[in-house]
Amino acid sequence: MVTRTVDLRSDTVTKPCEAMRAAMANAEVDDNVLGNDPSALRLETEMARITGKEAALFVPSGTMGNLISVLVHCDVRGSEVILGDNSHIHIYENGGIATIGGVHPRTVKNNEDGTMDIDVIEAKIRDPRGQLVYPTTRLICLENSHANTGGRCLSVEYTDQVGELAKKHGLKLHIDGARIFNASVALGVPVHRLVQAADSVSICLSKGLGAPVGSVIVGSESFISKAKILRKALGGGMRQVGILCSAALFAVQNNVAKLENDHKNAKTLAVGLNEINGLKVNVSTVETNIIYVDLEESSNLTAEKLYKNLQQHGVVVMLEGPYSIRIVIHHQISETDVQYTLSCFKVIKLFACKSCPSLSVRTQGFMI
Ligand SMILES: Cc1ncc(COP(=O)(O)O)c(C=O)c1O
Ligand SMILES: C[C@@H](O)[C@H](N)C(=O)O
Repeated sequence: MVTRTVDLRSDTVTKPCEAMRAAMANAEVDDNVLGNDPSALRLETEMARITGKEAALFVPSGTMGNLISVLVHCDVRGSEVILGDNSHIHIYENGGIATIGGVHPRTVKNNEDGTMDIDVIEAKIRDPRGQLVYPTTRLICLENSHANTGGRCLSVEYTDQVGELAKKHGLKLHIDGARIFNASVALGVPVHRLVQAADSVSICLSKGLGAPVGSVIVGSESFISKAKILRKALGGGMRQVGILCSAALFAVQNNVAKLENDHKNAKTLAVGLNEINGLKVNVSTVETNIIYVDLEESSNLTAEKLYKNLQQHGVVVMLEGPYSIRIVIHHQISETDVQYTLSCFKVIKLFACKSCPSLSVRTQGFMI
């Protein structure tokens, strides 16, 4: 019988706490399309202050935040954006910048630390003399922290260097800052300093910060006024949105302080998992709240088999590949949950070692 549920699929699974629900229930609201919802205004003012940007705009999702940002910067047909080949915008947003925005993506390999080599970025910037045949580079996108490389943090020095490169070539810089607060806490650098070089940032409040819905994009007054029009065009204009913005403001004011503990729990779990024979975790790269676990040949386990066994114990993870899973820690995962999760892995590993030859045979890396 499952004694507890530990949801490690993502930090997007965070649910509003009672105090956040109370803030939602008592939110001051108005029509945010015809005018300004007062709670939305309060959130946007606070987010502009925190990030050191002129203005901010609440949007329904991080995907829409990135899409709007790219489309505002790349508002001329034939525009091209340079972004990571392992970035969220390139992999998990349905190719929206191209399919909806007509913007051409030009990828640069993401390094294991989430960065892209600056000389390679520069080499990928189109030569204006070739504009008869080339798209025109208008934007560079970074992602901080970088989800697919395991929540790795881009340093402020690196970000500033990319910003200088963008300026040198007359380009804009957007940061997918879905987890910028995680990076800020892990690096000990204030958000406003971490994003100083960026012309726009999209920040998720619905992840580790625990709001039920929403992101905020920040930038110049001019950028945000164009973004507001695009948000409406994309169907993101919302009416009494203060109910959501009050939750988001509560999250920003109360949950940033919890991120450090998330990172500590992630590190504890990563160390413990790496000590289990047959499991491999690159502990030194666990900088924030994301852990990738690889199953070694000796584990006699496939990711799917492990996933199902964990699920039977009430532990839910994300499948990443035939022999890898992803775990994301958030403020609703306690230290006891971490220890319970570790004990479940150990029990499953034990049975896997004692079991008859594994049901899954590794052939050409595919699970059969
Ligand atoms: C790095 C990153 N950027 C953007 C997003 C998109 O956010 P949303 O799910 O709110 O569209 C996510 C995940 O959800 C993410 O992990
Ligand atoms: C899967 C991805 O879209 C989501 N942002 C997550 O990290 O869970």
